[in-house]
Amino acid sequence: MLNTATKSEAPGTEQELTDGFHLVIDALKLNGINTIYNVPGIPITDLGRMAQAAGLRVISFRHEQNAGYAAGIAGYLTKKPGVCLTVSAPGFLNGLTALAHATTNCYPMILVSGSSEREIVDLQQGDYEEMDQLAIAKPLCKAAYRVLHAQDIGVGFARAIRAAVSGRPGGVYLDLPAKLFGQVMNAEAGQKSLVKVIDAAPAQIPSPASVKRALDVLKAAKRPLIILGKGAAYAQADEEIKNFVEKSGVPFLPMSMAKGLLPDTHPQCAGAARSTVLKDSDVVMLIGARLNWLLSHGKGKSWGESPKKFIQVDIEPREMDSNVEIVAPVVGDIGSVVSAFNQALASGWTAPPAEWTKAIASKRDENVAKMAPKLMNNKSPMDYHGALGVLKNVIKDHPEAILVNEGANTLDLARGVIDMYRPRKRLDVGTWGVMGIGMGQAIAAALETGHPVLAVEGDSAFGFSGMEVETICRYDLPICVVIFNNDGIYRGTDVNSVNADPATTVFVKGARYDKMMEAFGGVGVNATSPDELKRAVNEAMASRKPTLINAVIDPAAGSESGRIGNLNPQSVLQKKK
Ligand SMILES: CC(C)(COP(=O)(O)OP(=O)(O)OC[C@H]1O[C@@H](n2cnc3c(N)ncnc32)[C@H](O)[C@@H]1OP(=O)(O)O)[C@@H](O)C(=O)NCCC(=O)NCCSC(=O)C(=O)O
Repeated sequence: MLNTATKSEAPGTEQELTDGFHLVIDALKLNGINTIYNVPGIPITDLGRMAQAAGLRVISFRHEQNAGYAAGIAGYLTKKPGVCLTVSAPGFLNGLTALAHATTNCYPMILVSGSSEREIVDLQQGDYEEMDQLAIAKPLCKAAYRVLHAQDIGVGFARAIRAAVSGRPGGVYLDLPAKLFGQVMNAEAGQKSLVKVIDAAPAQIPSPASVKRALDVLKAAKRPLIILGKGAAYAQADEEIKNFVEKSGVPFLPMSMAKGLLPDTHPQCAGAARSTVLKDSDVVMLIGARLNWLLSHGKGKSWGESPKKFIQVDIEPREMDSNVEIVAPVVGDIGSVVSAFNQALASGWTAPPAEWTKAIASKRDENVAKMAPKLMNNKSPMDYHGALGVLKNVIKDHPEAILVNEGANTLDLARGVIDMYRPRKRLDVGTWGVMGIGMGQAIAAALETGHPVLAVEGDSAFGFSGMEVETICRYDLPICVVIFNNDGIYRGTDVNSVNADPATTVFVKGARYDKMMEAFGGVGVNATSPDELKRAVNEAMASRKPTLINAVIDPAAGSESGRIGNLNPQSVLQKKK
């Protein structure tokens, strides 16, 4: 049906008309994009209203950064670009961190921002929210486009969609000057100008020679290891990956957001023997994982003395050799590559030596056994392990739930403690270690999947997106936020010995974050012991009501942001002293 904006008035020449607003909406709908993550304001307020009236889901946030993080993670979960809509200059800038985050993390996302008039901006005549947004966005995303004419809206969105999802996915910026929305054109011509993007992310089949080379190297290994990254989770090739890992018998190490691709409790999972497998492996196959800081760039102490051979599976050819030599690069989309691996394995494969798999199992069992008693402590105020022991069981009982996780200690410890059982259920700070993703990601996860969300947040991390609890309540989302409140960043015990100002890393002592949720009609709980925490989280999971639990953690618990790859910030500081 034509999305008719108005009819022309000239007698005898009556024709159906459309305009920029309607063409933007039609372009999105035509391409199956049904949700917009938005903060209203000039010049896009009416676009949001009209999109909602036209049947799109328009979710209004309190800050563009959170809307952007929501759009990015929606892209990750659905393989369709998540759309974030913002006002010009300040709103656009607020959305940019999320756009850059999406690009770094390879999430398909489109930041659509209204902008000021080109004629005035280019002459720098001081327009309302004047800014050359396209130029600013360009270095922070995969592609950036501006649409000046209504008849180009279709092509503009087609280019943005294709750029966001094809090859290595990422963020795209689309600049829509205010004047565009009011441009009127013939409705039929308008519809004809729209573009339905066919096969937006074409399969990229690996060359048979690269597949053979990779499997030959893996087969010859004495101590092989597969590392699964969030690229593997994004691929939604879950069965193929599971079959490959199981048929090959090779131990696997999941990166943080790849946890659950195969259950963390799987007998081949080496997550709890991380140091051992990095150090002692002789061949490492990376599937959708990059050798960046999270893997200490593939060299140095964490990787031990024994020489390594790396096999890498990635859709982006330039990823190969970016940090160390890749002896067997396999370029292709992960589904196609792993399916080719499986076909090759069908003609015969020998499992890795039992000596290797047994050594890993024994290290894993040792680490798990060491941790177990810590998770059962019932101290009040809680320590991290006591509280996380409770949440570990919640996810075990609700494997369909999505875990959102950010913080310093809260992130580092939850990653190890909470086992994941299904793919794409753990959403965290990703490759940049960025704080503030919490509420945006939780909201998008609840909306896009319909599953309950457990957001485990450090008190500092939560502060970056805390106002969105109002959004959670407004849309009545099944989100339970647990704030690990130890009164500060890392710890709540630092003291400033120079003057009366608080130390730089501490917050108000005994803060009650649960009251924030109550202010907007949600359920707020103050939990001072693991038992209280358990009761409150279980109630939230059962009721699906917006809930915020202020989990009171001992202010002395926690340490300075632990190991970041090879870098320990604390030891750097100590060396400087
Ligand atoms: C790069 C890393 C993956 C490396 O972490 P590591 O500590 O080396 O590894 P892991 O966390 O995976 O595991 C730690 C240890 O726990 C073991 N382990 C893992 N799982 C388990 C279970 N289930 N049971 C028992 N033991 C376990 C694992 O084998 C390791 O022990 P061993 O095998 O014995 O070694 C991580 O540092 C990371 O993701 N960092 C990102 C942090 C981040 O983004 N922070 C945001 C900064 S916050 C901020 O802004 C700021 O602080 O500033």
